[in-house]
Amino acid sequence: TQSTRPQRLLGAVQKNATRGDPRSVVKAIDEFCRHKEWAMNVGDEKGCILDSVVSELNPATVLELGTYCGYSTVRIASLLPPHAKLITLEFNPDYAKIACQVIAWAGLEDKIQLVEGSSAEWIPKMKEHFGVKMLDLVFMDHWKDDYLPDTKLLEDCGLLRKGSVLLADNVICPGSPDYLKYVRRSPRYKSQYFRSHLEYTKAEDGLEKSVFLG
Ligand SMILES: O=C(NC/C=C/[C@H]1OC[C@H](O)[C@@H]1O)c1cc([N+](=O)[O-])cc(O)c1O
Ligand SMILES: [Mg+2]
Repeated sequence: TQSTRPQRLLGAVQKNATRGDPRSVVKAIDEFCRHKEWAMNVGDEKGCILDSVVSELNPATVLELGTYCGYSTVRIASLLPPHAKLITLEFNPDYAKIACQVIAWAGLEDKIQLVEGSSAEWIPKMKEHFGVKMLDLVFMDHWKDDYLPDTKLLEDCGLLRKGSVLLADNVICPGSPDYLKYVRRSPRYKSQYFRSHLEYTKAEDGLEKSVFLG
């Protein structure tokens, strides 16, 4: 039977990356996506912006919405301090199965909790189910139409504190116009656009960093 693109991406990691070495996993995926098959990872260019936001924030609790194959999951977790935790939500079971193996290859299982399900179902359970008090960073990379409703849900569930950061991928391509308008107009956020390119292409895209003001 035919393999899927995520399965071929995992194969490239297992062939070219060193077990327990997150940077080699990131590099193997970028090489595969640049030279073999495009895939919707945040990629190396936007990934550097992601790295700088994570390093500057030094977050204790991170929520990622949209795991896909675990590229940004590994990228973020490799920069977290010792006792920090990253919870990543993925709706698609096939993607979740691949991401789990990519995370294991990077040796980051202890820092990452991969949850299969929808953000609408799991965001309200963050506190009681994961013992999460507040989120220091939310990386949004799931369905673009869900960025805005999920942001409102995060607010309503009391998961954001003064200084919490929302970092959204693809605000230009594929785009999330309603989300962008909301965070840029709302007095409750200080928003900043980091211009870049759609992963592995020359098309414009960027990350929007929005600090919750409480
Ligand atoms: O849809 C995108 N991401 C959302 C992923 C959605 C899928 O993963 C979660 C859910 O199971 C769905 O099947 C996306 C799309 C492009 N793109 O160029 O089409 C580029 C990106 O960086 C993206 O994150
Ligand atoms: Mg994306």
